[in-house]
Amino acid sequence: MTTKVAIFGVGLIGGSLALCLKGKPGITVIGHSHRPESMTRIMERGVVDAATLSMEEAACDADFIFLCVPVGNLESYLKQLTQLPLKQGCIITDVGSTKAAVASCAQGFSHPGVHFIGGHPMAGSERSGVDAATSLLFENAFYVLTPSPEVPEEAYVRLEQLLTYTRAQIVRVEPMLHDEIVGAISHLPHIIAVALVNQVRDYNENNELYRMLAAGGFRDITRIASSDPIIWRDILLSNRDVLLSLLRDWNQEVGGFISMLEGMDGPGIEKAFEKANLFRSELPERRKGAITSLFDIYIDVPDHPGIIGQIATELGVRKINLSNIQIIESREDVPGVMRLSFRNEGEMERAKEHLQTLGYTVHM
Ligand SMILES: NC(=O)c1ccc[n+]([C@@H]2O[C@H](COP(=O)([O-])OP(=O)(O)OC[C@H]3O[C@@H](n4cnc5c(N)ncnc54)[C@H](O)[C@@H]3O)[C@@H](O)[C@H]2O)c1
Ligand SMILES: O=C(O)C(=O)C[C@]1(C(=O)O)C=C[C@@H](O)C=C1
Repeated sequence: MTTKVAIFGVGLIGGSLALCLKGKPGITVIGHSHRPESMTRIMERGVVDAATLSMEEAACDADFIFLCVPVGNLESYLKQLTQLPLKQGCIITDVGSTKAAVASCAQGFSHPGVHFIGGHPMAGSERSGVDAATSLLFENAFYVLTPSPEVPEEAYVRLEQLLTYTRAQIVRVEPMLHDEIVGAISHLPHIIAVALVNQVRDYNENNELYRMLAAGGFRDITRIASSDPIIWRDILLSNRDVLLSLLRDWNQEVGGFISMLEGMDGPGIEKAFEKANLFRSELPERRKGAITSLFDIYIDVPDHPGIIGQIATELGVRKINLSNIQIIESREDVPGVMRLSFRNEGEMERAKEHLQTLGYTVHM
C-alpha cells in the first residue's frame, strides 16, 4: 500500500521534509508549487517524486498534506484545501512558526474525516528556498505538534510515526503556549538581530570601519538577521500580541543595562553576565542525539574546499571510523564548525585526541 504525501511549498522546510520522506518504503512524495519556475527547480533538485501546479492533483488521494508556505498564506491554503475532495482519514499539517492563528483558522474549516494537526519543526536556517533543503535539517531537533482536543489519538500517532523519518523528537504543546515560548526564543531574537544590524548599518553610513571590523561577536549574534523578509514579516505579524509584550520586557532589560552603566555598577554587570552564562550553559545540546546515540564532536575548521576530505583522511589512516561528517553553519571567510559523528565513545575519544594533536580546537 502506498502512502501519498503532498507538500505545498517546497522551500527550505518543505524541501527538507520531502528529502526525509522520499524513497522511504511505500511513500510517494508529490510537491505543489504556485509558480512554474519553482516547479522546475524542485524537480531538478530531485527532492520529490513528482511536482504539480495543480492543488487538486497534489491533494487528491493524499494521506498526508504538509503546508510549508509562509504563515500569512496558511489560511488561504487551508480554505482552498477544504473545498477539495480529500481522502478519508487524510491528515493536514503545517510547519508554520506560529501555531495559535492556524489552529483557530483550522477550527473554522471542517472537512468530514479529515484532521488538522498543527506542527512546527524547531530547526531551520537563515537560508531559504529548495536549494537550502537538506534531509539532516531536523535530525535531533524538537518537532512541536499542537493537536486540538478533537483530533483522534489514532491520527496523531499516524503523523508522529511518519515524522520519525525526520529523526526529530516530537513534543506536544498547546498552540498559545507554543507562541509565547517560541516568541521569546526565536521571534524576539530575530527582531533583536535585525535591529542591531540596522543600527550598525546606520553608523556605517558615515564610517566604513564598522563593517570592516565586524567580527565574531557581531556575526554570531546576527546570522539570523539574514533570514527571509516575507517569511519573517508573516511570523511577526501573526505573533503580534506576544511580541509586543516581549518587546516591553526587552526594553526593561535594555533599561537595566543603561542604569548599570550610568551608575558605574560593575558588580551588576558581572552578575548579569554570570546569570546569562549559567543559563546558557544549561541549554540542551541541540546537536547531540536525543534520539540516536551518536557520539559527536565539533571542530572549528577553515572554510576551504577539501577540508572534509582532509579530516576524513586523517582519521582514516588511523583507522578511526566516522559514521557521519558535516559542516555546520559554514559562512564565507569565517571558520565553519564541523560535526564528526562516531558509533562509539572509544572512536570518538581517539579522534578527539588525534585532532587536538594536529592543532584543531575540539568541542564536545
Ligand atoms: N526558515 C526557518 O528557519 C523555519 C523553521 C521552521 C518553520 N518555518 C516555517 O516554514 C514555512 C516555510 O518557510 P521556509 O523557510 O521553508 O521558506 P521558503 O521561502 O524556503 O519556502 C516557502 C515556500 O512556499 C512557497 N509559496 C507558496 N505560496 C507562496 C506565496 N503565496 N508566497 C510566497 N511563497 C509561497 C514558496 O514558493 C516556497 O517554496 C513558514 O511557515 C515558516 O514560518 C521556517
Ligand atoms: O537557525 C535558524 O536560522 C533559525 O532561525 C531557526 C528557527 C529559530 O529561530 O530557532 C527559526 C524559525 C523557526 O520557526 C524555527 C527555528
